[in-house]
Amino acid sequence: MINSSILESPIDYLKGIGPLKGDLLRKELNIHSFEDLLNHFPLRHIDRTQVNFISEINFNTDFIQVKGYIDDWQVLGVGRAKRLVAQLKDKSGDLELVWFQGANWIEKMLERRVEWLVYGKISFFNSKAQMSHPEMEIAADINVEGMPFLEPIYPTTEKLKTRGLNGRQIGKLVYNLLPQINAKDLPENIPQHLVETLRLTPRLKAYCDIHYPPSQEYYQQALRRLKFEELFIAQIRHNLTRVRRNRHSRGIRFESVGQLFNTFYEKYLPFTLTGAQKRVLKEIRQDTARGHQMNRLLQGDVGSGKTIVALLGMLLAADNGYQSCMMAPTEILAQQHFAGLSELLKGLPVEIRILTGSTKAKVRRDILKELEEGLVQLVVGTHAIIEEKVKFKSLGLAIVDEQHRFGVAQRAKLWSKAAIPPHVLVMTATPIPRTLAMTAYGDLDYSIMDELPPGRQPITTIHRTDIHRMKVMEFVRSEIDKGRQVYVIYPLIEESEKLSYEDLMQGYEQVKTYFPEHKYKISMVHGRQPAEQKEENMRRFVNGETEIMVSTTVIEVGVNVPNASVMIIESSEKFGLSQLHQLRGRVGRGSEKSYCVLLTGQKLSNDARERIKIMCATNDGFKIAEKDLELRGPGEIEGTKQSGALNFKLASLINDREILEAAKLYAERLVEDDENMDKAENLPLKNYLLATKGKTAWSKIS
Ligand SMILES: Nc1ncnc2c1ncn2[C@@H]1O[C@H](COP(=O)(O)OP(=O)(O)OP(=O)(O)O)[C@@H](O)[C@H]1O
Repeated sequence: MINSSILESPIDYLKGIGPLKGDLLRKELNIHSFEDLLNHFPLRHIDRTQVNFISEINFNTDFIQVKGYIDDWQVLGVGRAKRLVAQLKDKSGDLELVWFQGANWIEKMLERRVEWLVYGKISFFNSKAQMSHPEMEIAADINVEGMPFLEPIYPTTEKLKTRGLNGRQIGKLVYNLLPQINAKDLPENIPQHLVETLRLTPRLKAYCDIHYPPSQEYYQQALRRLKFEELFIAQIRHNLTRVRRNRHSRGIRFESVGQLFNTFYEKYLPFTLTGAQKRVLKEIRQDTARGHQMNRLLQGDVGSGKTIVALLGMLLAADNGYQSCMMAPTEILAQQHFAGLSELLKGLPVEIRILTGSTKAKVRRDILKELEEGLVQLVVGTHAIIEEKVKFKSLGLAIVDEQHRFGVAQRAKLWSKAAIPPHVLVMTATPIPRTLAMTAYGDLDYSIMDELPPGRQPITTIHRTDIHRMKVMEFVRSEIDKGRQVYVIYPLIEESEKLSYEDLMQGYEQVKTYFPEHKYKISMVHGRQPAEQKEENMRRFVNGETEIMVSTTVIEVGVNVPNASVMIIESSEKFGLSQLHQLRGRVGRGSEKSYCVLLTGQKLSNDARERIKIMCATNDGFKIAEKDLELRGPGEIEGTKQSGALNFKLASLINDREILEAAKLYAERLVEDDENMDKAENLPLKNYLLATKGKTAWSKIS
């Protein structure tokens, strides 16, 4: 919010809006005040000097403006197919205009023998050019002399259009508002030296130019400035939170590396750590020795070996007399971590337990007691760990596997489990693009593991359509005959659990026809099974008792069966990129050559084709994440959906990376240099942050 009186005025007070329109603006566009209107940015600008003749329309141009008469129109179709079709004529030719919604009121609005100025996008229907839902103005109403030639067009709704607030008319409201605003209302909030170094348009001017720019260039400059401001302020907030926490929070100090860590490292570590694992371990070591709370996000590509890093972290805690917990998103994963960690810890005097929703009451009681008395150093589990009843004697480190399914609020619950907040290490196995991580998790310190353990062979990924299933199954058989194991995955059909289940069952029957039961053993796992059955099936596959795992995506994250070398993904066109990558990551975890077969139907959408192409081209999770972001946009990336941190009004995390990088760099420097913003040059920013209090960690602390 901008701290200023005129901007806080209710929208009804603006010339041209009465209580009726005011109500509509509030309801339809969430515009309550002058300030909200000012922050309602145009979608685009029409160059009013550019009017095309119909015969000269270049169909490749995005938006065009034409002028002409409408003498003829008809309402066609009924119900949802109802549409209004009108013929716009100028002296060079005619163009069809179509409205699918609001046919009735458009019809009322249309007038013969009046010259219309029509603006919109050309599309083709049955090879015929048409313009649907154009912006319409009576040409004579537009006084070209007095008005700016770049006219803004605003987002609006059908309902507003019917009440005289189309995209252009909203522009007139803004036009009335702008002259009433002065520099006091919109004080500069970026330090002057940055405004100069980066040649940013000053704030007030940027607001004027984004709405009514004197030229396209001014508009671009205004846009750049406001995008920078948006990202810069967000980065300042993140940095303040992080720096304040790193400098001022009280944290447990893990003074030394002790016997448990050293013995494990020297005697039991089954392999040499990769460079990336060593680096991250060092970061954790440094973070936990400072006496401030660690909040670190560890992004590792699938199979990069995060578990061992987590374990070494937990041993470090145990060496210093602290307990640790490790939380997984699903029961299966918790079980698997527990089994894996117990195996690794066999020779060491470390007590480890598992706590999940299905832990029996008596066992649970015992575990809770042991945790409270400090008899157990390590507990692995699901969300069950953060339940209120669970108390620790001295929780020092909390590891959260798969941040994507574990929100900030739940992280906060963990903190409340100890007098001094425990160190938190969040591990994600689905890489998030750097730009997203920077914005969504900018308050966390950030480590990357982009190196796979040595000896891994790249997974070969191929795409086959259904008709080649037979051949694919023959290949599967040859791999099983070599002693390998195989996954066959079916998609979860979101709309219906029942459909997913039927799909899977059909698949299971089909797999059985290729691999008869007397010769091959099959495990099946799906969401509808009771937990015990699920685990039993999982266990048999993990132990190599079954050769084939037929499953829905419950298998997606973290499952580790190094002997599995083939991943068949059925209907793979239904999966998103990061999910495909996760699934593929279930193979290629041993030293055998592994394969991933993406089965699809014959017909693929362009997007699906693109996804399959990328999967076949690269194994690099970070590259795939970037592509995913490009294809789906930030809002859709799993786990970040609810994160308001990604909802920027102007900036795009895909197209404005350079601005984001700059915002990050300068925000980091500024906070590093003047955390309390006492320097005169930072006062405008400080004032702005204080005026927008509640949104910044800084203002809470100050
Ligand atoms: N430095 C290493 N050298 C050789 N093998 C390793 C190394 N680090 C881990 N591994 C092995 O690699 C496999 C994958 O490790 P881990 O399960 O920790 O991966 P992850 O990062 O959790 O992957 P995912 O997120 O896909 O589950 C395991 O079998 C583990 O024993």
